[in-house]
Amino acid sequence: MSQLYVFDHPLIQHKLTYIRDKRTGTKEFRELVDEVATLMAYEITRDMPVREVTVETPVATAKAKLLEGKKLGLVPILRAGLGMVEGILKLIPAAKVGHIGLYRDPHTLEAIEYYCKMPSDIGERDLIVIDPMLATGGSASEAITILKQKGAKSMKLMCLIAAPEGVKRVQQDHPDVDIYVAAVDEKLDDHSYIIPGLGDAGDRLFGTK
Ligand SMILES: O=P(O)(O)OC[C@H]1O[C@H](OP(=O)(O)OP(=O)(O)O)[C@H](O)[C@@H]1O
Ligand SMILES: O=c1cc[nH]c(=O)[nH]1
Ligand SMILES: [Mg+2]
Repeated sequence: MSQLYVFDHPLIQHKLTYIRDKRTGTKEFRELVDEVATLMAYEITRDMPVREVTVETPVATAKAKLLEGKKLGLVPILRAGLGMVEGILKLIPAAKVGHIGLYRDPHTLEAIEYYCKMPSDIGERDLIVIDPMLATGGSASEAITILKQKGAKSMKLMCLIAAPEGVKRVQQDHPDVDIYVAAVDEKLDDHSYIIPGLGDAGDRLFGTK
């Protein structure tokens, strides 16, 4: 069974409150999502492997640590996942970025693929799949399935807000993929929007409503 991690850091929770607020406009929404993505990247990289080195300070030799330099990849699920990419790259600028385009059919709720472009070596990379919203889990689960078909072996899923239904779906379909979120909300509504959630993440990021 995959693990669910909820980042309850006060800074993340504070910013998430403004992200949820319907009075927050597009510019501020985008900035806040970017900032929370950076904070979540800091938490999600906590288990990155390091190696011991020595370094000469001006006064002595110090035992120190450097990152092992493991290959990383970010995979935003278009569109809304794009809003979190730059914020993560601020902390891990060497990560390659693959894009997967999925939209949720409003009637069937099925995730429909319309684009996919991955780094050629995704099998050697630790991937972070990014999407602000995990609602039914259909989009994230389908994205992970597609990535596995393309050779991905190591993945984490990072979302801002999840519904319990989405967590359950991803854990069932992909017990090898841990899930990292800033909040688990109450439920889905009749249109499978997250309650209380933040509305439509893509529309709020890009001003399309
Ligand atoms: O868990 P699910 O039930 O699949 O719902 C979540 C998906 O819905 C939203 O995308 P949307 O289809 O609105 O596309 P967009 O990002 O282009 O707005 C969201 O960004 C997720 O990808
Ligand atoms: O609440 C939701 C559910 C799916 N997609 C969104 O953007 N918001
Ligand atoms: Mg949308």
